[in-house]
Amino acid sequence: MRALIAVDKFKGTLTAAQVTDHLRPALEGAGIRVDATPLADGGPLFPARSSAGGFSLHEAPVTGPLGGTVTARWALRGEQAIIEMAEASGLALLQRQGGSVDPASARAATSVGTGELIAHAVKAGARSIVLGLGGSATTDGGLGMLMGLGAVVFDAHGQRVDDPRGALGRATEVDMSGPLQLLDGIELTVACDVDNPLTGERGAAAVFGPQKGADEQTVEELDVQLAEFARLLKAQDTAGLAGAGAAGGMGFAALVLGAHMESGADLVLDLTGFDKALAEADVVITGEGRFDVQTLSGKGPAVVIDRAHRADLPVFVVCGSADPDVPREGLAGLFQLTDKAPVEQAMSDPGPVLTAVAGDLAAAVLSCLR
Ligand SMILES: Nc1ncnc2c1ncn2[C@@H]1O[C@H](COP(=O)(O)OP(=O)(O)O)[C@@H](O)[C@H]1O
Ligand SMILES: O=C(O)[C@@H](CO)OP(=O)(O)O
Repeated sequence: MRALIAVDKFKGTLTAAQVTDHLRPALEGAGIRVDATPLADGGPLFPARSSAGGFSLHEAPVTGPLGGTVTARWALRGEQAIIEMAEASGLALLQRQGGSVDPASARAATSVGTGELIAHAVKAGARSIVLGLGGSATTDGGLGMLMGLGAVVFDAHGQRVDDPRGALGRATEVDMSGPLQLLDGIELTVACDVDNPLTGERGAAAVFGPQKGADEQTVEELDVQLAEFARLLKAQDTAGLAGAGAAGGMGFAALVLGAHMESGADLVLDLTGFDKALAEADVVITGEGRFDVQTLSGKGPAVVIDRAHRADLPVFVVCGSADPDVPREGLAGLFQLTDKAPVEQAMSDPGPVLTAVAGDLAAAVLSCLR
């Protein structure tokens, strides 16, 4: 009897690996063999998790979101590279560097390091590049990334803009020949799980700007700059596409470079050989911190549930808490920490609560497979 665990983190309380580690003993104690596979949606740590699929991890020095040098990890398997924009231009990275998250940093933060990282992978021999978006510090429309790939930017006075910080507000002309030449013949795939357009009410600045420090006025300014940038590149149609607003508009810049967009969750499962592990499993366990409507809109656990169903396998969900309105048909069972303990306790000391849930889960798995 084999169970395949593919859980996401319980944000703020347990990493995916910790959730797996708490579930494993009870299942193994009940005589169930446990396999575990990483689950991510293109967000932070995407390359590290993808090392499960035979990738080797590499590091490169690149420019951080507010300048300086940061060490970014990336992964390579043959000629395929995995790059995580948050490794070079992430919000967590900015905070780790001691940067404050405020309107000034929301305007200045640049994705140039991500472009440098892509250029680095190309020089190392990558011919196919998967770029994971999300967790970014930036709202620069991916202009920094383009500069990191060799784009040349000019301001209204015809002066060259060399500093990528805040370049979006100064750019009136962008020479794209550098990036287009560098990426000629290279397949670029964007792993992305948000479907926001570049601008407007659901755009990069309005929806994700505040978490990067933007106040109301900064959101408005950035939104205008992003719209202007799309006009500059004669790519207004591209700006309206789903995912163009991911990672501060890096989705847009990637699309302009000819990238195709895929679901991050699907991509990670493919890269890590999920279907092979599924073929050997009798039951699947997935979950995340909050099982809600967002989960079902293409996030990692939803993709796992879908694939398990297609393979005709029972699937259990383990979560911190679940939205009672989310449909549960088709699930073999749903276990929430808040069924075992008050939410405060489940959040402040989740380990023992999850261990108790694991006991119930193991019993349910056994009876489901009998
Ligand atoms: N140990 C826990 N017990 C109960 N609820 C939790 C626990 N850990 C996380 N959560 C809930 O999950 C939420 C985070 O949702 P999650 O699905 O992990 O991330 P996201 O949806 O942002 O990817 C938290 O705000 C909290 O409501
Ligand atoms: O980086 C961002 O702007 C957003 C959307 O892509 O990421 P997250 O969903 O991780 O906040």
